[in-house]
Amino acid sequence: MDSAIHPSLRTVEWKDNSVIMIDQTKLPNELVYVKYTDFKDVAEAIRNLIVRGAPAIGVSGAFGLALAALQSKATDRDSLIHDMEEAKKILFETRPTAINLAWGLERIMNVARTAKTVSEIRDAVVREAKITAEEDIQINMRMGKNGSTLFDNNDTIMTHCNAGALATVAYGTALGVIRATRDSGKSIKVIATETRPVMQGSRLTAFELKHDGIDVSLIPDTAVGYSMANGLVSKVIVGADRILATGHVYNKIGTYQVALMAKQHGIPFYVAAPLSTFDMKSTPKDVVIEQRKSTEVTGVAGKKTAPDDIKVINPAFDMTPPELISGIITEAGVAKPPFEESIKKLFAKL
Ligand SMILES: CSC[C@H]1O[C@H](OP(=O)(O)O)[C@H](O)[C@@H]1O
Repeated sequence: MDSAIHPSLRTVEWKDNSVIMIDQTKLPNELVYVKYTDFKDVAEAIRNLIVRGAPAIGVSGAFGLALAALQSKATDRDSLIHDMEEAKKILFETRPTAINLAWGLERIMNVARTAKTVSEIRDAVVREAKITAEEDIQINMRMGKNGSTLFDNNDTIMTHCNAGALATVAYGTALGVIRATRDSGKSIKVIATETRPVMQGSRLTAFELKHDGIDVSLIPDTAVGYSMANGLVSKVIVGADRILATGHVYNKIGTYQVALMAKQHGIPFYVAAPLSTFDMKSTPKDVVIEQRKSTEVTGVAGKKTAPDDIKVINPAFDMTPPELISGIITEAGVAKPPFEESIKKLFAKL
């Protein structure tokens, strides 16, 4: 029996000056809500993947910084701004690759800097953090609609990791496109990779799609090539944690392998992400790939599966180059190669 908590609920929200999250470290039938009143606990929740997924951690960072403003003992504007800058550093260093976290934090700081008094700052940052959450849902719905035009009746769509409702405030990015495609009346199936080592695919994506009544099959990450070589996959869609102006996409580890395999088999490979995931300034050498703890690889569900003291390489993300990508779906439209021009055009629409 899956949890009474389900993906059409909000993954993260503000309630009574607290941040409420679905604890995504649990299995589907164990999902629980957690409540935070201290921004440092929000930071640890982001670091430990209680909340995960680029848009969701962006909104969580915004909520965390709003909490810090309420917690500060400052009695004047400049001291409160200083306390918020210190809190921003703690929240920012939790996960370096997903640019949405930096975006969410800076958006709150910008609002705080324009306010004149302590109480105005506090009111303004809570209001702005709530707006980022509401906007995320609307953006996902628009993105879903834009992306659904790329998928056809009877498609079998592979996805990797979880870019669903649980990776955003609600509805999802890649899974939002899948939901919108299904809701447009097309009959589709999904193949979800389990996504080792943290298993966002089996624990979260399979759970979300099964809950929504979408035909989903779960495969080990090692069966991506087999699935494509045997004609089981017609298209691929994934989310993203950072996209450069050149179309270089940073996403969950293993995405690059899926994209390479798709290219080999002539299968269209799409990325779905809000404009807040784009980093128009950095080049690939600037991007920090988050390295995570070895215990994620040396065991499963608390049971050791590797020898003691074994060396581990555990990057959380990899980079997929633009030449492997068929299109990037956003709320402003779909960017197609050559991406430098088409991505610029998306931003020009704003
Ligand atoms: C729309 S979610 C984007 C992205 O975030 C996930 O990473 P994590 O679960 O480590 O936060 C994954 O890369 C998703 O594709």
